[in-house]
Order: sequence, then C-alpha cells, then structure tokens
Amino acid sequence: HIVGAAGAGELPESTPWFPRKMVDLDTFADKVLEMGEELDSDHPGAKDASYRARRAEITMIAKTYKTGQPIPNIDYTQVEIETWAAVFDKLTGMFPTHACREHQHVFPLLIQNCGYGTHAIPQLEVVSKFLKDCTGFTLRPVMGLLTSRDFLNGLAFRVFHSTQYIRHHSSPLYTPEPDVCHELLGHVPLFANPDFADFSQEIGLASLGASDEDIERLATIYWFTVEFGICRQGDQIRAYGAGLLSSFGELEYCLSDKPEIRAFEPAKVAQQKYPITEYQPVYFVAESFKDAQMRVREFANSCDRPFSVRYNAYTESIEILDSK
Ligand SMILES: Cc1ccnc(-n2c(S)nc3sc(C)c(C)c3c2=O)c1
Ligand SMILES: [Fe+3]
Repeated sequence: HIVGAAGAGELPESTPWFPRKMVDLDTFADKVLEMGEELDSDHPGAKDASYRARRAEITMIAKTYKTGQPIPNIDYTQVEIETWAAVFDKLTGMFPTHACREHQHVFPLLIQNCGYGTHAIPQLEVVSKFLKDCTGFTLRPVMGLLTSRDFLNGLAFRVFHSTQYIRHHSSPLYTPEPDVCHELLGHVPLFANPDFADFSQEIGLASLGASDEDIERLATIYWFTVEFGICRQGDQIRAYGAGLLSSFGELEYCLSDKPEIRAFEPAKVAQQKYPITEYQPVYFVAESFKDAQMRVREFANSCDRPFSVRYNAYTESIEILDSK
C-alpha cells in the first residue's frame, strides 16, 4: 500500500533524510562541498583573481535559485565564448566516429532548438525547457560539487544539477571538475533520450534513503555509466558517458585498444575503484540503456533498504511502497 507524505513516520528511524517532493531539492543549495571559488592550487584558474571572482558571481545564482523559477541567463564574455567554441569545435569533430547513436541523433536538434554552436554558449534555461519536452528531465543550477547522495537524489525527480561556469581559458581541453561544456556537450544530449532518462532516474530512485555504503556503490555505478559509460552498437562500441564525450583526449583513448573493456554488471562495477585525475584503465559496456536499467533495478533490490519507492509524475513526489 502507498504510504503518503506522512509516511516518513513509517520509515525506520535510521533512514537517512531524502527529498519527498520537488521543492525539497531547494535544501541542497547551501550544502555544496565548496563554494566554487576556493579553487585547488593545481586548478588552471587558481592564480587568476578575476576568474575566481567570475566563478563566485556565477555560482551566487545557484545559491539563490528556487524550484519553479527560470534559470537566470549568464551574460558570457567573449573570452568565455571563445573557450566554449574551441571545445565545441574539437569535440563535435569526433562525435560522428566516437559518440553513441543516441547522442548523434539529438545533437542537430540542440543546434536547431537551443542555439548550440560556436557563436554563443547555450543558456541552461533554454536547454532545460528542451529536455523537459523530450524526457521530463530539467536542469537546476548548482554552485559546485554536491555530495553524491544529494546529486543522485536529484535524478529520482529527473533533475540534473548543472554547473553554469566555464573552465579557465588557459586550458580549453582540460578541466579537473564539471563545467558548462561538460554539461552541455556530455550530459545534456543523453538526458534527451527516453531510455537513458529512465536509466538515470533508476539510479536516483535507488539512492533515496540509501545507506552511506549503498550511496558509495550507486555513485560508482553512476561513475562507470553516466560519466564514463561505453555502449555496444552493432559490432562496435561507442561512448555515452559525459566525461568521455566532453574530454577530447579520453574520448579518443576510451575506444582505443589501451583500456580494458568489461561487461556492465552493477554488483561488480560497484566494487571498482576509479581515478578521477587520469584516464580510466577499465570501462564497462552496456548492451542497451534498457538492459542497464533492469540490472540497476535488480542491484537496488539487493541493497539493504527496508522499503522501496515510486515516483509520481503527476504530483512530482515520491511514494513509499511496502515499507517492510
Ligand atoms: C556523483 C556525482 C556527484 C556530483 N558531481 C559529480 N560529477 C559529475 S556529474 N561530473 C563530473 S566531471 C568531473 C571532472 C567531475 C569531478 C565530476 C563530478 O564530480 C558526480
Ligand atoms: Fe558529469
């Protein structure tokens, strides 16, 4: 039976807090791991005071953003647009031979409907409206890195927390963290695909109220799919992970004979360690997004959460089922 909003009382005391309706995502805003302008010393923009100030200016928008509001547009500078254009040109040249068919199918629509091109950086609000039309996914501006729990919880509501700042102009082809190029070229095209949207939401639903250990396992599964996923396409393999599709070097490397390629089995993937500052030594191949979704659902059922959840798209809220 369905346990309503009051159902929180029905859950075991030890259940970690999780959002029950879309507006609850507003509570994540102040919980960002670092404000975004405290850049690591090895960050390309660490010594550039005006870059750090620009980051703070852009991330302030995310701090005040509330559910239901349009995402404010950023008046990007010529230097920022040139950085974007360099990344756009380099990567779009590789998509025909390295990106999965789902990415290639939607890219022309992004050019047509969202102004993707070298002359301007697409605005998140325009892109979010497009995604809403395609799969119900929406974007939400984020100041910097959310915790894995908060970030994955957002996916349960088909909400993707997206950065709005861009990497430092001194290194257009490298970034130690997500930036708007990574989101627009890597993540957005796949969230326009219904099967990938279902798959991503599956991970999000599994993360609601999950134990810290299960959050770690689900974040690792996220890492080897949404970020660094490879899929089978006929007799070839292609990239669908955003970290691959937005990184010129790693997009080349991931389809070469250098990395090890394994089958996507969530229980095994969840145990895999991954470096985030160099290319992955191992990638996992999904047979299809539907197949990957079913495997994640199976994996989620084997987790030690004493209840299961369902998303009600009419009320944009979570329903608790068979709370054991
Ligand atoms: C699970 C989770 C929670 C928050 N952010 C992420 N996340 C995402 S989506 N993309 C990137 S690209 C990059 C270079 C890094 C470090 C990174 C990242 O950390 C992942
Ligand atoms: Fe990412």
